[in-house]
Amino acid sequence: MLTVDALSCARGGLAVLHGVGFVLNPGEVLILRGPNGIGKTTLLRTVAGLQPPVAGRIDAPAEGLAYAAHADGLKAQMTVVENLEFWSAIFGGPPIDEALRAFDLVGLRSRLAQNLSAGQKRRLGLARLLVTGRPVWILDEPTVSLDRASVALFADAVRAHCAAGGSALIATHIDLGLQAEVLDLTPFRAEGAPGEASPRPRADAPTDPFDDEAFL
Ligand SMILES: Nc1ncnc2c1ncn2[C@@H]1O[C@H](COP(=O)(O)OP(=O)(O)OP(=O)(O)O)[C@@H](O)[C@H]1O
Repeated sequence: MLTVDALSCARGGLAVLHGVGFVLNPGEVLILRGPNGIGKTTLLRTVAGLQPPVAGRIDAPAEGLAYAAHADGLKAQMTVVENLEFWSAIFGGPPIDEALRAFDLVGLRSRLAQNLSAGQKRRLGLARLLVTGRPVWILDEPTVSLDRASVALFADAVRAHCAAGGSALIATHIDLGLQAEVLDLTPFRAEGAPGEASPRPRADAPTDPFDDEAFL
C-alpha cells in the first residue's frame, strides 16, 4: 500500500534524515517515534508529497493519501457540518454522518468552527479523515489537545479504518493503545542534521510554499 525505500529528506536546505525504509500494508499502523527535531514531520511531509525527497523512493497509491498536520486547518466561518461537507465534496468521499458520530460531533454540528474549543477543533480536523475515503492516513501528532475520551475515539477510528483495509502512519509521542509497529527514526538522523550546534540553514534555501499546509 505504501512503500518507502532508502529515503533521505531535508528541511530548510539541511539534511534531516537518511536511508529511511518501511512498508505499510493494508490493515497496518506504523508509529513514528524519535526525539523532538529528529524529522518526523519532515518525513511525513515528504511521504505526503508536500516536499520532494532528497533521495530514495516512495510508492503510494495514486490519490490514496490523506494527510493531517499539526494545524487543524478548519474553515473558521463554516459550521462543523459545513466543514465536513466541504471536504467530502473536495475528495468525493462518503457522507459525513459516520464522521460526526465517530468523533462525537453530532451535538456540535451547527457550531461555527471558530467557536469550538481546541480539542473540539482537533476532533473536527480528524473527522475529515473519514470523509476523504482515502486508504492511507498520514498523521502528525493527531492527539494534541485531545482529552482521554477523545484519544480513545481517535484510536477506535484508526482501528475501524484498518479493519476496513486502510492503514495509518502516525507520528506521536503518546501510547495510543493501538496494535502497531514502531519505527524509531533516531538511527536515521542524517550527518550534519540540524541540532544543538547545527549550522544555520543556507540563506538561499528554497522557501516552502506548503509549509503551513494543514490538511491534504
Ligand atoms: N521551515 C524550516 N526551516 C528550517 N529548518 C526546519 C524547518 N522546520 C523544521 N526545521 C528543522 O528540521 C528538523 C526536523 O524537524 P521536524 O519538525 O521534522 O522534527 P520532528 O521530529 O517532527 O519534531 P517534533 O517532535 O518536535 O515535532 C529540526 O531540527 C527543525 O529545527
